[in-house]
Amino acid sequence: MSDVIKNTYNFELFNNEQYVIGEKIGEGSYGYVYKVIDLNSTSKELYALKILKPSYSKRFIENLIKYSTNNPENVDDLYRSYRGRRSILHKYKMIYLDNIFLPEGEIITGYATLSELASYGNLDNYLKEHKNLNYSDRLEIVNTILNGIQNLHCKTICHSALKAENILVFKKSEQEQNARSSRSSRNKSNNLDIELSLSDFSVIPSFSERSIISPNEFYASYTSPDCIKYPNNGYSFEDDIYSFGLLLWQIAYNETPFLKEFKEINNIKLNNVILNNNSHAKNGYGEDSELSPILPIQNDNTKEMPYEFKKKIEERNKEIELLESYNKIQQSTHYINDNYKLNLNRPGRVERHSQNNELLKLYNLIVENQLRPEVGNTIPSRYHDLILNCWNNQSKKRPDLVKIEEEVTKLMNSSYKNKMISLDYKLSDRQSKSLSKCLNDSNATTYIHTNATKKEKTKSVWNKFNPRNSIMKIINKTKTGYNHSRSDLRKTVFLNDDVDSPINDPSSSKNPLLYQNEIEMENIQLPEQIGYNNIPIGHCENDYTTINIDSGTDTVIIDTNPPLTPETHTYDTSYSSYNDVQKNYDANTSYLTDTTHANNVSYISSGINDSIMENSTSVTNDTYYDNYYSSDEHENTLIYPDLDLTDIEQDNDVDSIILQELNLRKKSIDDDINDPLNSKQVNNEFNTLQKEKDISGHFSNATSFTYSDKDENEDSNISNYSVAKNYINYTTNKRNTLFAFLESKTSANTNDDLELSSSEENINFYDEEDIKQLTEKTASTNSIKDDLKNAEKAKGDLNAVKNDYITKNEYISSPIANNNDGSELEREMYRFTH
Ligand SMILES: Nc1ncnc2c1ncn2[C@@H]1O[C@H](COP(=O)(O)OP(=O)(O)OP(=O)(O)O)[C@@H](O)[C@H]1O
Repeated sequence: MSDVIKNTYNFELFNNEQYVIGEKIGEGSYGYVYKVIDLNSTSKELYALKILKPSYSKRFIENLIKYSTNNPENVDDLYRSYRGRRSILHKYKMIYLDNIFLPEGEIITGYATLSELASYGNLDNYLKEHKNLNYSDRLEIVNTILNGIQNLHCKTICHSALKAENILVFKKSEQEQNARSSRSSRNKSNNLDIELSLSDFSVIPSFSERSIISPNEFYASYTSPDCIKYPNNGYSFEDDIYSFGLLLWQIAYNETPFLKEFKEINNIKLNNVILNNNSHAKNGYGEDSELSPILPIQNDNTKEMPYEFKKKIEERNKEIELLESYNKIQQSTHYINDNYKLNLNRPGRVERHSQNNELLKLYNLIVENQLRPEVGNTIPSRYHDLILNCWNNQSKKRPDLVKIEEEVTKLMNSSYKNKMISLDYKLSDRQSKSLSKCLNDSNATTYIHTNATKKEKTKSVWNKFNPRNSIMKIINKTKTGYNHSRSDLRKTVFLNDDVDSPINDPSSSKNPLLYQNEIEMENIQLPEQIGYNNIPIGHCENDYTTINIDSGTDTVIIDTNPPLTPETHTYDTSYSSYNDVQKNYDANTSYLTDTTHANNVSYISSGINDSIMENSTSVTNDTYYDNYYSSDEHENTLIYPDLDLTDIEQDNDVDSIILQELNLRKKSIDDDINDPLNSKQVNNEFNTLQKEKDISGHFSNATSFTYSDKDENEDSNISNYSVAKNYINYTTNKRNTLFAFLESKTSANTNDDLELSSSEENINFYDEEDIKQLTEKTASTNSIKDDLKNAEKAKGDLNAVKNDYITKNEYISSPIANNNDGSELEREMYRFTH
């Protein structure tokens, strides 16, 4: 740091009086990061000061200016400010240090950046230190990073250095946390007290430049194969997506991508050296050394080393640097090109990287062998597929941000595991009876269409075609002779007496394995899911329709009832637990035996709320049905506090006391309920809720799941459909997780390294019957076996590559040792390293 750099750009001067420089907290390719205290601030705020290495600071600033010329607004927005609300893109201010003392005693003059201090450091560290993050926390992290990338790409900026080290982790401010705890949040875990910021974007224009700045940087392995192959081409959006794929993997597995592979390559090298020189094994640092005998070694690795060894490493690193400066690296360049077929079109880059053969080998495996970190079956299949798609070798095949967002949203909406599983699910007695009927009594005469044999038949045949997805169907059920003209699902299925007959019309385009009253998913135009916060509620009723989910068969039953007329009066005596109000109500109303009647399920959600308000008319406004609803009935509204109430919170109509109440309730339920369909557990809760009329009254107008009686309005069905869609997502994901779990069980023995991620801890979500069924199903497919075979094959292939590598390179296990025209220094080096 001895070069004196002038403040050519007139950056603000670092105020020695105001800021005190503290310990060094990080080191990157561009500079050294120090903690700084702002003495002028009342709370003695902490900042991070990144002092740019003189050799690269000019380049760093040039890159900034490049952006500045292109779009000054961007720079201002992205780089110049570090105060104010924390953003998903890390902001910093350029400053100039004029003869400033560092804690090490050095005096420094040059450029630096000043930014808010990330108290948890970077995401790489954070993930390693927080291995027990639950699934929804992880999804939240994924989503935040995705938002950051979207933010950049919108400004037509590629991040270009996306890696966990460049994602800073801040502790959420108290203010934020308070705000958060005062609202219920479905998607967000209460444990996650962090905020993320993407840093270091767009300062590296191309891989060749990066390789000049940080030739040994292992973390460059987040770089896409295209960038490695064509290092001068610059970064593209697709390259960011590739890195995002690796981040997805890292977030799922808590490990730095390729670290294992990198170590493995290092070990080969190590073994190789041992083969050639037994004495090398006695390096005093144990057999399981992670160190390469020829690599310059990062300080981090030396932390726990015996002092002697540390010193040797430092000396050796210095000598390697010297070697580089002697430009004696030609031979290893040759060696690399020959053996690794690295298609590098810039010799400079090869030279710079060639001192790190292991890294080059890794790059080659990434490019040529499409090597990627191992993805086990312990993660949900949708997540699994997203990783694979993002890091697809062909950039054009990677999903774009819109698609990724879609997938992440689906994942988030379906993260019923852990937090989201604890839906504050409340059912009235009647509703829960209806639900358990639906779930448990498949032969009940009132649910003819869920007749077990027929279901099984349909399912078993259809399973053969598409085992994972196709058994999801909607059974649309109406009463015989009911001729209502509403244009809902029933318009395609008008049921007569032969409701049970399979579709036998050969000209029908429908799946012949379905019965007439069953509709294939594909044939149902479900409107787009509204908002992020829809929630699968398991069971839902209104005056016409009962939607039940049959978790055993992954079937959504939309059960439509005729309007009640005196002729159809049928009292259902099975409901014995009505309260007095309901009994009175019974005297004036009728029930059909096959379904409970007219209990509204409400749910509060920032996204769906509007749509419900727009598309539905509260039952109380409905004159036609006034006879069938008592006011108490209407209070029989279910509330789902386990939702993001952010928007509602801002609504003055909603009392904050109620919100608090909901949160309390949520918390108490969080603790005991694992199964959202377990109505027994929630009944008590609901009873309590019922008494609190003001709560249900408060929300019912805005959020009742209802629609007007005589409308011909298609829109009114949106609410129905979105609920149905939620059900479908819910069951799909539930099943996928089960599959993942079962697969992980099967494959766990074969690979100890596989982490049994959150799916294992969620197993109590499922009842034994579920597990039994799925175990059988899984056992009957060969997919796991195939997976295992493939894994074995891949392992074999890797071994072959390894062996090939060892054989080919035995005679040149160390490029330095085999440097024929080696200088005195090199011979010294060889003696030293062996
Ligand atoms: N604001 C900050 N708060 C806390 N730690 C920080 C901050 N900025 C950087 N660090 C730490 O210092 C490390 C190196 O910083 P940074 O990544 O910005 O350097 P760099 O020279 O740009 O490196 P690279 O080019 O490898 O990304 C980070 O990984 C992080 O651990």
